[in-house]
Amino acid sequence: MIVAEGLSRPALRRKLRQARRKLSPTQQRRAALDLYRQLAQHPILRRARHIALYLPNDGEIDPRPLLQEAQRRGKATYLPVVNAWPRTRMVFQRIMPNERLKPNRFGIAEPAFRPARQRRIWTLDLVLMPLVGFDESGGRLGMGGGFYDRSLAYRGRRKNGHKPTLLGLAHECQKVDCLPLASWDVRLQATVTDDGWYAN
Ligand SMILES: Nc1nc2c(c(=O)[nH]1)N(C=O)[C@@H](CNc1ccc(C(=O)N[C@@H](CCC(=O)O)C(=O)O)cc1)CN2
Ligand SMILES: Nc1ncnc2c1ncn2[C@@H]1O[C@H](COP(=O)(O)OP(=O)(O)OP(=O)(O)O)[C@@H](O)[C@H]1O
Repeated sequence: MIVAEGLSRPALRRKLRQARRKLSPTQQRRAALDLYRQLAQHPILRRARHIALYLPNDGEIDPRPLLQEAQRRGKATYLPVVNAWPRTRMVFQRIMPNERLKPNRFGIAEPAFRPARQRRIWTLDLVLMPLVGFDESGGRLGMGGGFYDRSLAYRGRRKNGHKPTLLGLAHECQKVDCLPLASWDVRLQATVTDDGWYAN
């Protein structure tokens, strides 16, 4: 486990991103399958009809096996798409099996912007969130763009009981003893790793 004390947010981010980038392709493949096993049969996933995921970047744990399974079960699946303007916003857009993607300005694959396929985040059932670091009380450290935090700002400081369910996805090596929380940070219901669940 990474100890956060004494590290600034940028230093902590650097250290955690390095740790996940060091995982070999074999370790990444195994982690993706272990994550799949943690989640595929879980009621949270079985009950959700509109599910947002992401495509892996920078050593993030790979949720594509879950994406394919969700599509196989006939669920509507969504990816984050960063806006050209304003540059601080992102939307969630439905993704069809085998849809053509192209890299956004961060180099992350995205579908072409199509408003008719977009859905407001509060109408989704489940958002599986990428993260750089997490702690055992629902704390999340992201890439630093504030994209997820801004999208979820409507939740205010309420903890649970509102749509969508927020689950972080991570490698075990992204666990931090305790993350400093900013006022805008949104708490996760749980983080799921290749090794298990950390429920808040
Ligand atoms: N897979 C995935 N998709 C996602 C996110 C994510 O964290 N993971 N995001 C969650 O917010 C949004 C993108 N957020 C990002 C925020 C900052 C950087 C970033 O700083 N990247 C490089 C610089 C890249 C460049 O500008 O060329 C860096 O780290 O130096 C990347 C993505 C939307 N899509
Ligand atoms: N609700 C919000 N309203 C306005 N600005 C916000 C909000 N949430 C975050 N921000 C801005 O975004 C910046 C990045 O925030 P932070 O470092 O918490 O992002 P992150 O959680 O790491 O990234 P992400 O959510 O994209 O994965 C902050 O400096 C903050 O100014």
